Amino acid sequence: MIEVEAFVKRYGDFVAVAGASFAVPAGSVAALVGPNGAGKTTTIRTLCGILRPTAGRLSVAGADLTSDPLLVKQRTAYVPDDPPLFDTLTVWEHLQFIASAYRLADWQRDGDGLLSRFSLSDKKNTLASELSRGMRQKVAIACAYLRSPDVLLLDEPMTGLDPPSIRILKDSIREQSRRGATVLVSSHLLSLVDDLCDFLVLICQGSVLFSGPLDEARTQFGGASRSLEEVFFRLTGQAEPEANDVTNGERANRDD
Ligand SMILES: Nc1ncnc2c1ncn2[C@@H]1O[C@H](COP(=O)(O)OP(=O)(O)OP(=O)(O)O)[C@@H](O)[C@H]1O
Repeated sequence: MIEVEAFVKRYGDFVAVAGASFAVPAGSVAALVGPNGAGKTTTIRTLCGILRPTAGRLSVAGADLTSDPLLVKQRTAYVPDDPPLFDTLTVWEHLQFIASAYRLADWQRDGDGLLSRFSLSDKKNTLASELSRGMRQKVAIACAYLRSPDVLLLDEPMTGLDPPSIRILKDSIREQSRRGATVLVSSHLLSLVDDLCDFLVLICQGSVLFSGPLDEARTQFGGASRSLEEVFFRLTGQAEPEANDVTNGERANRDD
């Protein structure tokens, strides 16, 4: 479970998040969606304890972020959009490092299973500096899964992944949720998020425009298509350029 109440984050005078409140139920796969600069990364980095909130109450997996930040870090795994791997460690050494840092026992079989799942077995002894962008992303995700955290915070996790890897990631996220983890995924790939997530938090300019079950958002704001894309455009008030162009084009043709 993730609970955010009246969360404010300022960078100097600039207000990046302006009193956001939402609650993600335990076991959900929630999408954190919004335009560029909406405050998604700021929110995720605050939830995992990297950034300090300016004000508000944030609680992750039953632990209060202000009074119990260590517990939050123990129960939460965060995968940033550009995973900072150690260039001089191999793929397997990354798993070893995580296992040792979090005192995991008998993790080797799970580690091998994760490498196989993410098509990384042949890169087991390869240095991180010699991995492709997508492979680095998959190593970071494997490291996060190895810990079986209560809460997974994934910032643009599909970035750099090929279609088979995206499918594997989506299936694996659903499995994490089935075992009881709460997953918060930030992504601009709305169609992918649409068929993966059951809960939506939509933010714009640091304010929450909607939080609740995705189905509810579809019913209220999804129009005939019931798509997340439609929900996004309606709630953020942003125009849908291509759709407008087509409409104008069709109208122009008809007028001819
Ligand atoms: N370290 C910082 N110092 C000052 N302003 C910042 C800092 N980090 C982020 N911001 C500002 O805070 C706002 C929210 O940024 P954030 O990265 O959280 O947005 P986002 O929703 O993740 O955007 P994107 O979709 O483009 O990744 C932006 O206006 C950004 O310029």
